Amino acid sequence: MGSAMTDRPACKISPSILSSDFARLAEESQRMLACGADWLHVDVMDGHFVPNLTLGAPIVKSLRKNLPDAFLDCHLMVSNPKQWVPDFAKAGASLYSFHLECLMDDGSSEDQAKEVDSLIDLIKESGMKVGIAIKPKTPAEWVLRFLPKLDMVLVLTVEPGFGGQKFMQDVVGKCAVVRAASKDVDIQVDGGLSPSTIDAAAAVGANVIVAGSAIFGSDKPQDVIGALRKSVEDHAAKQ
Ligand SMILES: O=C(CO)[C@H](O)[C@H](O)COP(=O)(O)O
Ligand SMILES: [Fe+2]
Repeated sequence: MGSAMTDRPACKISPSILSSDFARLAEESQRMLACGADWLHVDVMDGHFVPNLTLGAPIVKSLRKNLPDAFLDCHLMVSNPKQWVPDFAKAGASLYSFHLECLMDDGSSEDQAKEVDSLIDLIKESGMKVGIAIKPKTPAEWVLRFLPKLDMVLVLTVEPGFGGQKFMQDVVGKCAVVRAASKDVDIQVDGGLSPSTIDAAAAVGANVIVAGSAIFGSDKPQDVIGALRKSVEDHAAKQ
C-alpha cells in the first residue's frame, strides 16, 4: 500500500536485531517497536553462504511467541534457501528474503530462472511474503523479471556477513533501476545505513530501511528511527 502523499510504498524502518543483546532478544525487540520501528530485521547466517553463524527457526519461533503481532523480516544468508522454507513458515516468519546468488550465476539462464520462480512460489504457498536479496556485485537487472511475483527486493549495501560495516554508496544506484521498473515493490537497503548515509538510498527509491549498529548503538534509538523515516518520506514527497 502506498503512503498517503506519494505513490511509493510506505516507509518501513526495520532495526537489525543482529546488533542487539541476544540474551535479551524479546525485550530488545519490544524496545525497538516502542521506539517506532515498523518491522524487525532477522539476519540468518549459516556459516557457509557467509563466514558467520547467527540464528535459525527456533529463535524466530520464540520471537513470534513473545511478539505475536510483530512483522518478522527474515534475511536468509544461507546456501540452500529452499531447505529452510517450511521451518521458517512454521516458526512464524512474516517475510522470507533469499539470496539470488544461491540459485543464479548467469542472469540469462532460463533453467536458473525456473529454479528461482519455483522457490518464490514455494515461499508464497507457505504463507510468507517473499523477497530477493542481491549482494553488492550482483546486477539489479537480474531481479527485474521476477518483480511481478515479489513483495520486496533487498539491496545489500555491504558484503553480507557482519553488522557495523561501511555503507557502499556506489551500490545504491541499483535501487533506481528497480524503482524504475516497479512503483509498488518494497525496496529494502541493508548495511551501513544511518542518518548520515540514508539520503543516498532514499533519493533513489529505497523505502524499507534496515539499520543495526546505528539504532542499537544509539542512546536515543527513537531519534535515529525518526531521522531515517524523515529522509525516506521527504524524498518520496519530491518524486
Ligand atoms: O545483513 C546484514 C549483514 O549481512 C545486516 O542486516 C546489516 O549489516 C545491518 O547492520 P548494520 O546496520 O550495522 O550494517
Ligand atoms: Fe540483513
